[in-house]
Amino acid sequence: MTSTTAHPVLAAIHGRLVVSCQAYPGEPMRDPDTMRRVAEAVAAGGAAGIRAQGLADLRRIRAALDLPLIGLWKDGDGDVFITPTLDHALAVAETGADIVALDGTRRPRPDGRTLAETVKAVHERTGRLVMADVSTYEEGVAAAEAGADVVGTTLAGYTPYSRAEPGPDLELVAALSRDLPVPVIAEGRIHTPEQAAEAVRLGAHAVVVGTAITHPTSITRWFVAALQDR
Ligand SMILES: CC(=O)N[C@H](C=O)[C@@H](O)[C@H](O)[C@H](O)COP(=O)(O)O
Repeated sequence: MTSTTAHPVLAAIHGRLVVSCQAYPGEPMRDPDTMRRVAEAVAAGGAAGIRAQGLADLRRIRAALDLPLIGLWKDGDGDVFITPTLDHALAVAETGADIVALDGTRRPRPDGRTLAETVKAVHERTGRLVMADVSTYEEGVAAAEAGADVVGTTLAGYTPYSRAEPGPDLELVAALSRDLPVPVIAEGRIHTPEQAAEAVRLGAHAVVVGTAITHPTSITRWFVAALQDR
């Protein structure tokens, strides 16, 4: 493990659950104060950290909660949409988020900067940790080499060249956790407590769960489909 594991924010989420509190454009819960309430509700349930999207949501959640906060800003309609540029990353850091999550793939970024340049600038200008959201093993290795403090499996199944499975890519979690010199966060389609526990058993530093806890429309659809399929 690298020295970043000793960082208090990473120590605080070690082996624990981070809950992603996000609503999507046009949805009824897409409102910063609603997301603040959702974040407080999951904190009451024992979440060790929060992951949230958008500057207004992040500011509101930061003001209400002292927990480690992973911030991102989804923007644009290009392939790279999770905190796509350095300016987005600096704005996320400005909200008080402890960890800036950004696209950690090797696809071209809209501002023409490389991942390594972006990570370096975030470190130098904000002192915040950077979480690189990747979709494959190779991207995880490259992101760690580029200086990311944490690597997340967030984008596995969401790039055209990565394995898309209905469940989480636990094979990827295991391989990256085994081989990377930085902590790996298991994220993406973790829908049950058992899957979350398995990710940590496979070496994940922490687990991020979003949809299965904070997205009622999706959860409702799962139940509706099960009744239709009966
Ligand atoms: C691919 C992408 O845009 N992922 C986003 C990243 O922040 C969120 O939409 C997900 O909800 C989050 O990663 C948590 O994953 P899940 O909701 O599957 O537990």
